[in-house]
Amino acid sequence: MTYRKSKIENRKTVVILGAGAWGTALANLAWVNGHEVRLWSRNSSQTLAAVLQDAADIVLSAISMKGVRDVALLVKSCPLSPEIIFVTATKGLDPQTTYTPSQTWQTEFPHHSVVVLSGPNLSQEIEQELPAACVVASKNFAAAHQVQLVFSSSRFRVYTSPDPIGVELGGTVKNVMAIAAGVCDGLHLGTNAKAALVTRALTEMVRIGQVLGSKTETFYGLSGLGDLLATCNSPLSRNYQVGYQLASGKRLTEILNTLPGTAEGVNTCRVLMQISQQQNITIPITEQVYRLLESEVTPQQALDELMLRDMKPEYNQ
Ligand SMILES: NC(=O)C1=CN([C@@H]2O[C@H](COP(=O)(O)OP(=O)(O)OC[C@H]3O[C@@H](n4cnc5c(N)ncnc54)[C@H](O)[C@@H]3O)[C@@H](O)[C@H]2O)C=CC1
Ligand SMILES: O=C(CO)COP(=O)(O)O
Repeated sequence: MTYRKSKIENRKTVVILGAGAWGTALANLAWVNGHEVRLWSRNSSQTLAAVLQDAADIVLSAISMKGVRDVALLVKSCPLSPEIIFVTATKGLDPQTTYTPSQTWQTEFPHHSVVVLSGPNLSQEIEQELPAACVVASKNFAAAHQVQLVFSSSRFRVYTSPDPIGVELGGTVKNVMAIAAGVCDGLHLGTNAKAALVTRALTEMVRIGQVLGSKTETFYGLSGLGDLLATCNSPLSRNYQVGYQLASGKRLTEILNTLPGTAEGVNTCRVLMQISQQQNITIPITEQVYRLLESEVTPQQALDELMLRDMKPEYNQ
């Protein structure tokens, strides 16, 4: 009931960039709350400038990582209200700059608030109106709270966070771990192996996050552990599907040609390898996923490499 009241009193104009699975699901969430929603994609008949005119309040990007920088530059070329809040829902890393999507948006729009939206949110379940929760994170609490009000409902619970990079890295790095989890299940390695993999995956995510300036506790929340659990355990996840099919011996190109939508973990894995070399971060699971994607190892060899690493205490590199 509270949400209905706020919708009537505080109706926002929300422009969603990207009409794929996630952009469409988010558009529906804002629309059922009574907001004006304009959905734009590169295939739209309307120009972006026309969609952005008349003072949009929120511009949310659910573009795949490979299109984020181009679309941000296109938005920059349009007349914009200085009050617009940018929200990014992309889970990826830019291969040229190694920036997260929010860093890319903030670089292009330094005077606007940027909010990250992330969590365990398989779009097909959201479209079926099943309950879910997510986090909206920003250095500007007021901006995050506005986005929280726009998307919150009895079937979508939205929390705020002051750690945008941590929230974003959780959603981004777990895609690589979901590929590993798909391999684990595809090889029928059992519940013990899966529990070990997901637990060590979280350790690896925390380690990456600490070097890149995130708060450790963020990784134990919805956008970290939550999204890791959802994606590593669901055949709905495209990243999990990539791993599962790799385990059956299929080649990556063949898998990607038939995959429904984007598996960001493939690109993210390559960018994380760059970052780990520059920053000297130990990322054994990511490294084995990378070698598997590059056909340098078989799934069985990747498993052996992980199992036979140097012996060490649990809470150490
Ligand atoms: N589908 C899901 O369950 C969820 C997806 N995400 C993230 O949201 C992002 C989008 O995912 P989906 O909607 O599932 O993917 P999708 O493949 O269904 O849609 C991608 C959208 O990006 C646009 N796009 C792709 N390349 C582009 C380019 N070069 N220039 C301009 N536009 C381009 C496409 O036209 C399309 O509108 C990904 O980063 C994904 O990790 C996040 C949470 C849930
Ligand atoms: O990020 C997601 C769920 O939170 C979607 O996962 P996939 O991109 O692997 O389908």
